Amino acid sequence: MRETSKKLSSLGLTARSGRNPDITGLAVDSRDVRDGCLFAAMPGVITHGARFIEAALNQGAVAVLTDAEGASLAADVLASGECAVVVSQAPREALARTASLWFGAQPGTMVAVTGTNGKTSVASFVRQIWTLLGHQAINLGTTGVEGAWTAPLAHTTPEPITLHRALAVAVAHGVTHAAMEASSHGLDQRRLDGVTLKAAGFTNFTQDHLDYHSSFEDYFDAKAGLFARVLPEDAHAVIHIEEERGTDMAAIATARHCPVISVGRQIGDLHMGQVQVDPTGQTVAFRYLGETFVRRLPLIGDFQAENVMVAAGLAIACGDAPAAVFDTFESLTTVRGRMQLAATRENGAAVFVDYAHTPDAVATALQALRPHVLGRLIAIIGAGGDRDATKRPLMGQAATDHADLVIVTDDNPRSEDPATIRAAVLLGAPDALEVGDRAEAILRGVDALGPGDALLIAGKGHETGQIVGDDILPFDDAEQASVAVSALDGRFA
Ligand SMILES: CC(=O)N[C@H]1[C@@H](OP(=O)(O)OP(=O)(O)OC[C@H]2O[C@@H](n3ccc(=O)[nH]c3=O)[C@H](O)[C@@H]2O)O[C@H](CO)[C@@H](O)[C@@H]1O[C@H](C)C(=O)N[C@@H](C)C(=O)N[C@H](CCC(=O)O)C(=O)O
Ligand SMILES: Nc1ncnc2c1ncn2[C@@H]1O[C@H](COP(=O)(O)OP(=O)(O)OP(=O)(O)O)[C@@H](O)[C@H]1O
Ligand SMILES: N[C@H](CCC[C@H](N)C(=O)O)C(=O)O
Ligand SMILES: [Mg+2]
Repeated sequence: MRETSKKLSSLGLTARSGRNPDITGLAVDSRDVRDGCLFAAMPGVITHGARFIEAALNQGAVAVLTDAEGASLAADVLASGECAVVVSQAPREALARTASLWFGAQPGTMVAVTGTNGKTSVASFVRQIWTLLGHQAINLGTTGVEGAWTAPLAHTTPEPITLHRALAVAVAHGVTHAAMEASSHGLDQRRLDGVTLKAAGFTNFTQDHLDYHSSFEDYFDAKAGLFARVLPEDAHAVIHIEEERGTDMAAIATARHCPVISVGRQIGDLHMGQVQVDPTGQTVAFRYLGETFVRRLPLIGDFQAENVMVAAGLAIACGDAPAAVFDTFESLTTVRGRMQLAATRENGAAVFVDYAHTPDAVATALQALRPHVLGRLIAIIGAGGDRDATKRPLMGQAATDHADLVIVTDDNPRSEDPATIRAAVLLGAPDALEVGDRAEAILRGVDALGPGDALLIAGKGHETGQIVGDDILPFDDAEQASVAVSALDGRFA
């Protein structure tokens, strides 16, 4: 996409010197600054971006957006007055709005979904529903940009410059509808404050990310920002009302005059009646405002049906006819790495790959599989390094509570000692088998499968690499599952 030049003032920014230079690009990292750029020097978790203002100026920055702390930190460097300095009390919001104005285009129909678990699933289901209804649609999040236009993304909710560049390119490719994930980091850092939403969704609220957020309340407040701040007044909120904090979230939306479509298992504008489970899916009597729609979902797990309801609520909130939305259900496909049937042994035992990486997700995924399993349910779990350490024993406990055999292995150790992470998981799963090497753990898990058994490989879902230190080693759970099944069932000549 060609980035032309724009006056600083046309990006909604006023320099304290009154300077109004032509801006030829935006950068949030000094290393990305080019001649004529505006450098956004943001207060970070590790350091303050203002420490890199000198480097940015040396690389040709003509304007700096920062906060009072940043301006004071870089006072000496900025003293010459040659650079336009914008000091904002809310620099991250300012960056989000500036990025939105700079790139200038976003799909006319956009929704965002937040919640501890289920964001990728809901965003994908919304995109699938829209596509089946004939819209040019994408979803953006953990699995990148998918749908009518595709691109990789490094974050679940990208920082505003990356986000708005992606949205503008999508529009240039004819995309009219976009469903995005709003992570708690993304909301806290105001990454999506420049997006104009038609509706927003909430799936659930359980433990994760307590390494970043100082408390559960702080984590909730970050998520609530979607309804308290980002969602425009009068735009729809689709809320899983039966989940923890669902009613609080609905009250926040209602206080801002956002109409609420409530979703639930047993109550809500959209909820589930009778459910009939089959080996590869479920037939559900969905109830929407007094009408019943009996539809088969080719998806395993109550939680997937709940995610589909949130997705349907979002599509309805954006104007599609409810009956047409329900008619798409039978064509929905599972999201890669979410309850994905990765391999089947000759004796019929199934191997599923799932992205459960929180205590609630591990419990939910195992409980969802249970009705489909006649024999034993085996779980392979691990926890990521440099992430919430308090969730590790709770993940072990959840696996112990809901599986018959647990194997504890490595996830993405990142900078941490993998044995220390496993030890923390094992605190909650003292009877588990410990197998550090993930490929060997999968082989052992597959080997243990008898007729009627099932194996859940949790934690890495769609990921295709294992992050060890600064390296990303190729690793794909679904592929390893197939390799293990082939090796054990003698399909290798
Ligand atoms: C904790 C966190 O979210 N950090 C993100 C945040 O970094 P930060 O602002 O705290 O960075 P910092 O290191 O303190 O540096 C401060 C500033 O100096 C700048 N800088 C730094 C070095 C340099 O040479 N020049 C320079 O300009 C940085 O760009 C930054 O703006 O802003 C950066 C730029 O936008 C992000 O890359 C970075 O993501 C880090 C890498 C990360 O791992 N984030 C994860 C935890 C994350 O965001 N995950 C969520 C949730 C996933 C989920 O749903 O579970 C996601 O949405 O992906
Ligand atoms: N509605 C739900 N309730 C509980 N657990 C869920 C729900 N939806 C998904 N999960 C579990 O969470 C895992 C991750 O799902 P998904 O990727 O959709 O969540 P996410 O919120 O996007 O996660 P992330 O925080 O990594 O972006 C799934 O593999 C499943 O185990
Ligand atoms: N978006 C989540 C994904 C976690 C996936 C798990 N495999 C891990 O590495 O912890 C995070 O960054 O916390
Ligand atoms: Mg996600």
